Amino acid sequence: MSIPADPSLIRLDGVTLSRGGRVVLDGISLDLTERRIGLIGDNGSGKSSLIRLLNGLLSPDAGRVEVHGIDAAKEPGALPRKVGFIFQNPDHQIIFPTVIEEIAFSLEQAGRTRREAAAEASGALARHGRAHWADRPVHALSEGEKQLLCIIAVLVMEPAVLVLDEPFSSLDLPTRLGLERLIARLPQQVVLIAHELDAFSAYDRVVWLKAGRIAMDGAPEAVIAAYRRHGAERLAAAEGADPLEGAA
Ligand SMILES: Nc1ncnc2c1ncn2[C@@H]1O[C@H](COP(=O)(O)OP(=O)(O)OP(=O)(O)O)[C@@H](O)[C@H]1O
Repeated sequence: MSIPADPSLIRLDGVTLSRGGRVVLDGISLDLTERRIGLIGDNGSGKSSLIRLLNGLLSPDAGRVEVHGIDAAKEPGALPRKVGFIFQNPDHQIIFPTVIEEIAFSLEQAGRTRREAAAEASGALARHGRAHWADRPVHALSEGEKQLLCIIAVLVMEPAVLVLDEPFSSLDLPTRLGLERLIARLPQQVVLIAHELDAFSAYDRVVWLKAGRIAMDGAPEAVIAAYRRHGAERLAAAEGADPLEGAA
């Protein structure tokens, strides 16, 4: 008997991935049904690689990836519509010179006429209180404004899942808090990578990746407390290994 696909589940089953000849994800199994999921871990622990599996930017060497009923191996082309992706650097995402063109592009790709796409894009800007941005050159936007544009451009495609790869890293505190508030209100399932650990306080679940494996997975307070201890221990070990320490 085949088990029907679960429309609200992100499942990684025994996923292994190598990049540059090194194993960067090592037998990861996760069932993610919560609405707000955080992904934390040291630099190079595999976080970005993992979320790139969710929208088909990367494919596993072994194991299965399933997102809201789509088997990544069988229908890789269906994933980008299901999973919106926000990159750390908006300049890696934005390709058009004006705001309205950037938002309308994916709508046209999805079959709308130019006029329909422009009308929908204008509506999306208005819903976010940014109707006045329509003809603004993208290069005239601040980093935070560019990040918001990327989110609006992804949301017009109505993805079921939004994955965000360190979207706050170049934002000042008020801009970051505004973006966090916007993300909190979205109906989508959200998977967020961030090094700003307080961003996860209202999340349902946090997964800590360590060297391509799951170090801990559970409620944000417990996982983040353990991760902070790990950070302090790493720092202490690094300072203890400092040959200059105590030399004076
Ligand atoms: N394009 C690539 N080619 C080869 N190896 C890569 C590539 N991108 C990442 N890697 C390697 O994969 C490993 C995991 O990287 P990944 O970007 O997934 O980690 P991360 O946890 O997101 O790190 P960070 O917090 O620094 O963004 C690292 O060892 C990295 O060097």
